[in-house]
Amino acid sequence: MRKKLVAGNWKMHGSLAENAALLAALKPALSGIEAVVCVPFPYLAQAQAELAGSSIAWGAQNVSEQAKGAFTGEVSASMLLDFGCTYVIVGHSERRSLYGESDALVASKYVAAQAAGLTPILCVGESLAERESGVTEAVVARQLDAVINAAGVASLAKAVVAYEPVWAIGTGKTASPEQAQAVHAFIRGKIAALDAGVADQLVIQYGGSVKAANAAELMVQPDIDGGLIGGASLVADEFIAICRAAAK
Ligand SMILES: O=C[C@H](O)COP(=O)(O)O
Repeated sequence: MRKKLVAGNWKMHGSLAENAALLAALKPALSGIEAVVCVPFPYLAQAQAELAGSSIAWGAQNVSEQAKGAFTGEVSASMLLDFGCTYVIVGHSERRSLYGESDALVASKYVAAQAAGLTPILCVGESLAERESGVTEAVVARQLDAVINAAGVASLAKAVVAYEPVWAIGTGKTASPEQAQAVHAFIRGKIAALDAGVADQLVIQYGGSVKAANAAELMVQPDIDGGLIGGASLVADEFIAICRAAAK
C-alpha cells in the first residue's frame, strides 16, 4: 500500500516568531505522522533546529539547476542538504508562471535535486484556460514527459508528484474529488504504461485550496496520496487536521 504524505508550502510567508509558534503547535500534534514543511530559504536553519528528531521533515520551495558558481541569488541542492532538507518543490505553478520556468528548466532542477539526494516534489497542473480548452491531460503529460525524458521513469521512484490545477491555487476553488481523481488516475496510468511498479508506489499529492473541511473527501480518492497545502499550512489547526485526514 502506498503511503500518504502531506506537505505544507509556506510560500513567502512567516517570521522567526510566527514559525516558532507554528512549529511548536505542529510537532506534538503530528507526532508519529509523516509530514513535510517547505519553508522559505532563510528559515531552513530554524526548521532544522525545531524539527530534528520529529516526524516532520522539511524542505525548500525551489532549487538551482546549477551545482555551484556565479549564479547570484540562487541556492544549490547541496546547500539545502547542509540544512537537513529532505524535500524540495520544483515546478510550482508560481515559479512557472511568475518566473518563467520552462518544462526544461524544471526538469533540470529535478535532476539537480535528485543528484544531491533530495526528493523533488514535482508540481504539474493546467491553467483555467487549458482546462476549458480540454487540454488538461496534454498539459500534464507534457510537464511529466519533460522530467521523464531528462531523468527516466525510474527516477519517479524517488520523487513525489503534486497535481495542482492552477485555477484552484489560492482561489478557494478546490477541484472536486472526482475532477482531481480523474487527473491523478491519468498521471498514474501514464506512468504505469512505462513502469507499473513505479506507478503503483508513486505518491501523487493534490494541491489547490485544500483545507480541513475538504481534506477527507479528497484523501479517500484511490489515486490521491496526500496533499501539497498552501494557505492552510500556515494555520496549525488546519494543517494538523489535513495531515490527520490523510493518515486515516
Ligand atoms: O503549493 C501549494 C499550492 O499552491 C496550493 O496553495 P493553496 O492551498 O493556498 O491553494
